Amino acid sequence: MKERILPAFKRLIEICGDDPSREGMEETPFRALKAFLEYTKGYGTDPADHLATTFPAQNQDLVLIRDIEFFSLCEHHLAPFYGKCHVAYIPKQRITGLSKLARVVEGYARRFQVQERMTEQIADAVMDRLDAQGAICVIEARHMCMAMRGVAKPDAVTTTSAIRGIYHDDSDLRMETMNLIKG
Ligand SMILES: Nc1nc2c(ncn2[C@@H]2O[C@H](COP(=O)(O)OP(=O)(O)OP(=O)(O)O)[C@@H](O)[C@H]2O)c(=O)[nH]1
Ligand SMILES: [Zn+2]
Repeated sequence: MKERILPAFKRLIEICGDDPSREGMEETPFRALKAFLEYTKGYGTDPADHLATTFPAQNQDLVLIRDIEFFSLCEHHLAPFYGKCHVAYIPKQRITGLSKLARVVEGYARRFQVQERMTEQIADAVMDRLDAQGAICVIEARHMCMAMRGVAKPDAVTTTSAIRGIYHDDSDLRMETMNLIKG
């Protein structure tokens, strides 16, 4: 793979107008490859598997973890989008370790993504793997493809939400959770 990819990065540098063999850039194709593999290290695993570790739920009250920071790459431009993810669920019989929710976010973020799909994947993983009564995922993100290029709107923030289970029917619970997410 390395033999095939490194010339591609060299060619990219040339196309952009620089010399990949000049001092300072000789190792850049290799570094860039390593960096891309790190940005996308969510491939090759099922992020939902982090939710295999569970504990008995003592009650069926809300669990919310806010402000899980993430970095992802948009699948259209391979440009970063980044922000905060909030994950809430109402358990049925099992809860999971809090860090596992952040690991799920990390696993879905470190791929080529669209924000909407990432939001849905996280809500579905929590809902299905924990057999939760309800789950909400909200993501607030800035897209560099909208900031550094194209329409050039660096302050634009995109919010997406995915709502599952009892949150569809119980508007009070949904409102309470959304208010807590807003802080
Ligand atoms: N819905 C959605 N769109 C995204 C996301 N990330 C990037 N995009 C958009 O993907 C679209 C791709 O549109 P195209 O017209 O094919 O590409 P483009 O010519 O580079 O578009 P511009 O960004 O408008 O210059 C753009 O409107 C991006 O803003 C995302 O996570 N969700
Ligand atoms: Zn993009």
